[in-house]
Amino acid sequence: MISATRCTFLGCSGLGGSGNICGGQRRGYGPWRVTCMSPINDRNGSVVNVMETPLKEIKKEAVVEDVDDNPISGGGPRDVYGEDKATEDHFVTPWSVSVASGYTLLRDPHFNKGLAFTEKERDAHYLRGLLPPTTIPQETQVRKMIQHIRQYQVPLQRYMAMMDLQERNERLFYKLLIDHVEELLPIVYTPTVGEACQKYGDIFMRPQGLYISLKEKGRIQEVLRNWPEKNIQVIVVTDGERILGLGDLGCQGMGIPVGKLSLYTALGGVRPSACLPITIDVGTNNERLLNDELYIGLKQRRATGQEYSELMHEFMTAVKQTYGEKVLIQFEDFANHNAFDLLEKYRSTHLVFNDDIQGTASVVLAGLVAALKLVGGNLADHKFLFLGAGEAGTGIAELIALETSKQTNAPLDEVRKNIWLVDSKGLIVSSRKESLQHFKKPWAHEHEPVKNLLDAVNKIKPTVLIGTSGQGSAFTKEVVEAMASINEKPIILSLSNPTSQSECTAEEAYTWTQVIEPACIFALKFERIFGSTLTILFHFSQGRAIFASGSPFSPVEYKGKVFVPGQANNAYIFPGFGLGLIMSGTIRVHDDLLLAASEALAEQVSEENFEKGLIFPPFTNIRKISAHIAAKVAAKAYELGLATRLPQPKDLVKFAESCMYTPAYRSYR
Ligand SMILES: O=C([O-])CC(=O)C(=O)O
Ligand SMILES: [Mg+2]
Repeated sequence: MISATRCTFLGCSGLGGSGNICGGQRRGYGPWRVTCMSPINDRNGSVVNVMETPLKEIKKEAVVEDVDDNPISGGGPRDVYGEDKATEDHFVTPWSVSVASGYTLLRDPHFNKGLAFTEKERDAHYLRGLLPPTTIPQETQVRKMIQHIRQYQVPLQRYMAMMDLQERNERLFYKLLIDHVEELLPIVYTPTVGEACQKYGDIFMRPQGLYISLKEKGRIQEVLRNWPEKNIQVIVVTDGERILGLGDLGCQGMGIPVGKLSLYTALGGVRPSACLPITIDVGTNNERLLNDELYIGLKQRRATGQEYSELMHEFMTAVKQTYGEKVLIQFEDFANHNAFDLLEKYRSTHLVFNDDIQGTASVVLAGLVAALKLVGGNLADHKFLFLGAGEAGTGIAELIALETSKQTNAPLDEVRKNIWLVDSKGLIVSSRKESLQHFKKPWAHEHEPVKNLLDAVNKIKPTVLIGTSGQGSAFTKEVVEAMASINEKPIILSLSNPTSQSECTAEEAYTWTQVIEPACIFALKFERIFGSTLTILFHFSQGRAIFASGSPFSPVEYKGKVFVPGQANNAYIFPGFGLGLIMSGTIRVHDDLLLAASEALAEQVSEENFEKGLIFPPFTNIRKISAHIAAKVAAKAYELGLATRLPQPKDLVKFAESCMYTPAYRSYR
C-alpha cells in the first residue's frame, strides 16, 4: 500500500492519505501518499516492510510511562509514533510526503484511473508504455464495468468482481456503485455479502480491513498503526458471532464491516480513506469452520468472560488513543450477550453506535411513521408484536416506546404496554421475568403464558407484526392470515437477513392478505371495538399488507396489480447518521439523534412512493436522503450541546452535501 518515492518533501508528518490534502476537482493535484523514509524497495519500486524495525524500537524505548497505564501509547493521540516523547537516543520514524508514480501509481487503488489517465498525466507520472495507448473517460469505464458485472449470473461472482474492482480502482468502484445503486447494493451488501462471509475462506484473495485476534492481545495499538491511513473517522467492527441471521462466522465476518463501510462512502459520502473495517477474532464456535482447512481465523472456540472483555477494552482504548475522541465506532453483528453490554459500557466514554440495535430501530421507526399515513392513527393507537427479542427486536421496541412517550407525554413504562415480544419460549410475560435476560425484562407484561406466535397474534391482536427472529419462514400462512383477519391493512415487517432468513417473502405477505369487502371491514371494526366474535366472509382479490423486509424483494405482480415492497434495512440510516456525527464533530450518540434520523428518513417518502404502497423512499436518491439525515442529526447534536465543530454551519443540508466524497477522477498535475 505504501508507495515508492520519486520526489519527496521531508519534514511533513501525519497528513491523512488520499483525502482533501490539496486541490479540488478543477485544480490538478498530485497523487500524494504519506509514507516513511526508510524504504527497502522491491524490484517494482514498492516500499517493503518500512515500519518494522523503527516502530518496535519506539514502543520499547520511547514510551516509558503513560497517563493511563497503557504501555504501548506515545505522547497522546496525535503523537502517533511517539516522536514528541522520544529523546535523542530514541528511534523515531522519518515521515515524509511522497508522490505515487509509474507502476506503483497504477497499482494504488486510491489513485489508479486505468485507461482514464490523460496524455499529460501519463507523461508527468511516468506511465508511458505502462498502459495501452487509448484514453477513455470514467463514464465509459462505468458502462464497460456494469456490462462486465452483468455477465456473471451468480451473485457471488458479481460480488467477487466488485471486490476486485475496489482493490484495483477505488474511484471507479464507487462511481459504479453510486450510479447503479439499486442494482449493486444487493451484491456488495445484503444478501450477497452474507454468502460471501460464509465462503470467505474459499474466495479469499487479498486481505481487506484490519484483523485483531487474541494473538495481538497487549499489542492492539501497534496493529492499528500498521493500517496505512492515519486520519480515520469511522470504524465498523464485528466479532463475527452473529453475522446477519447466519450465526457465528468467526473471522469470516470481515465481509460485513467491509460492506458497511463501502456504503458509508457510496451512500453517505464519507471518504474511503477515513473508513476502517475491523474484525476482532476471539475464535469461533462454528464446527464447520473449525474443521475447514481454508478457514482464515483462529481455530479455537470463542473466548468469553474476562478474556473477551479485556481484549475489547484494550481495543476500545487503543482506538481512542490512536484516532482521538471523535472517531465513530460502529458495532456490527455482535451476539446479543455482548452487543448490549458493549453499548452500555462504552456509550458514555466513546462515540459508539450499535447498528443492529440502534440503526435498525431508527429505520423501522421511520417506516412505521410513514406507514401511519397509509393506515391512519398515531403510534399510540397501534399495537406491536415482535417475533424475536434480541438486538433488533428490543432496540426497535424501545425506540417506538421512546417516540410514543414523547408524542403523548405518557411515561415510558406505560407506552411499553402496547408492545409485545415473542421469543423462542413464547410470549414474553411477567411470569417469565426472573429467567429473562436483562434486555427482555422491560417487555414482560401481565398476560397468561402463550406458547407460539399464532396464538400470540390471536390473543394480542396486533396491528403491526415485526420479524427480527433470524428464522426464515416463521411467518406462516396461518400467522399472516390471522393478521389479515384482524386488520384492514396489516403492517408486516419481515426484517431478518439475508433473504433466506426472512420471516416471509413479499409474495407471501401480499397473497396471504386479501382485499375484503367494505361490509367485512365494518365487521372487523365492530369486532375490535366490541370484542364480540363475528364470522367474516372474505372476498379474495388483492393483497393489502403493508410490507417491508430487511433484504430486498422484487416487486410482486398479483391479480394485475404490482406491489413494490420496501427495504427496511439500516443501510438507509447509518451512512447519513455517521456523516451527521462526523461533520458536526459530535462526541457522543444520544437517543434523540436516532429519533432525528428517523424523522428525516420518514420525511423523504413522497406521495408517489405512498401511492405504490412504499413506506421507504427508493435507494436511487440515497445520497440526497443521507444529506438530509446528516443535517437533522447534526442539528439535534448542536441543540444538545454534543457537537464540537463550531460555529454551527447555517445551512446544514448544504454543508452535508459539501462534505460528501464524490468518486469522479481528480486531475493530477
Ligand atoms: O446488514 C444488514 O443487511 C442489516 C443488518 O445490520 C443485519 O442484518 O445485521
Ligand atoms: Mg448488522
